[in-house]
Amino acid sequence: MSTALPLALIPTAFSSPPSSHAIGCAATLALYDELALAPKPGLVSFVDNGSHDDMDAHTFMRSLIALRHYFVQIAELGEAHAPFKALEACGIAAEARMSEATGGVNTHRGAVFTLGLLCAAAGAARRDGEPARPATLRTALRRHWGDALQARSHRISTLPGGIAARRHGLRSASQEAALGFPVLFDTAVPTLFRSVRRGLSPEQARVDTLFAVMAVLDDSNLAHRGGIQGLRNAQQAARDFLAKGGAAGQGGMEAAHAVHRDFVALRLSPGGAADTLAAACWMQRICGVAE
Ligand SMILES: CC(C)(COP(=O)(O)OP(=O)(O)OC[C@H]1O[C@@H](n2cnc3c(N)ncnc32)[C@H](O[C@H]2O[C@H](COP(=O)(O)OP(=O)(O)OP(=O)(O)O)[C@@H](O)[C@H]2O)[C@@H]1O)[C@@H](O)C(=O)NCCC(=O)NCCS
Ligand SMILES: Nc1ncnc2[nH]cnc12
Repeated sequence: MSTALPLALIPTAFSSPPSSHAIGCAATLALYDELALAPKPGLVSFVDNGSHDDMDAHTFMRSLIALRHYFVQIAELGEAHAPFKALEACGIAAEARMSEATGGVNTHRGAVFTLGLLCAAAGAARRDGEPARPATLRTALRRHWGDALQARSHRISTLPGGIAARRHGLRSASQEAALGFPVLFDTAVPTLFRSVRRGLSPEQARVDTLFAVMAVLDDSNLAHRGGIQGLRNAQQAARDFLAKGGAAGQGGMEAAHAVHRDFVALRLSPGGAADTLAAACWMQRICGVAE
């Protein structure tokens, strides 16, 4: 059975700034875009559980359904130019709903943070009368919550103890946000939009986007499971895949399957890259791909 959504459910670019409801719905659909994609190295899809024993596609479906109101709510907070503390409280409550829906499994913690902030930025841009474009959304995020994100990232980076990112001097999700999501805006979105414009299928375009992100993101999940060497090997595997022509190259999809099998054998899972792909799919739904 096809896992693609019926066309009628897929909004394309909006001619006027999208409502908070449309912004939030696009986030839920973008999480589905990511889940439905296969192959994805080590990640859960409708085909298999990748490197995971504690979750499958049903767990992800329960999670994204539990989160659907959250994305609308945080877009509304953005539209009201709410302070960062209100976004944070909304995100923490959403994490709790996710946990309840999945029986305590961490499916979308990163997406709650990254996509939540992006929905807030889109809500703020609407209020500011700006069109939904990647650059205007990035500017809105920085203008309204950039200082708070930087202060928060600084606070987290100076905490004692040793999460993977701090131990290895890697850029965490919080730092990505404080910098205005450089991997999303400078790598993921340009790769996805360029691939679609080149005429790649949605599947090929998303596979290439995921690998382009894996090649450069300091994914804390890879570092957590495989150590710094696991992260670096995964980045190299992604670069090799792209250098050989990516998904649309000869044997491209089979090569992506082979990387998936390698990651499963090593129990590696690029969860941060998966979230970044979902964020790029959301951007395509909100902004379209026209220049
Ligand atoms: C802000 C927090 C979410 C934490 O942020 P922090 O910066 O401290 O932590 P990170 O570890 O860097 O990232 C947190 C999650 O974000 C994803 N991620 C990883 N690396 C990056 C990156 N470089 N850039 C962007 N995003 C990144 C990732 O989430 C995905 O993977 C999760 C699944 O992982 P998995 O390994 O399978 O499962 P685990 O249970 O974790 O491990 P195992 O035991 O199985 O091995 C899944 O969640 C994906 O989404 C990182 O996990 C947080 O501290 C916070 O404050 N939350 C409150 C909400 C809030 O403040 N919101 C603000 C307004 S929205
Ligand atoms: N499809 C997926 N599989 C595993 N971890 C993820 N984190 C976000 N999406 C994921």
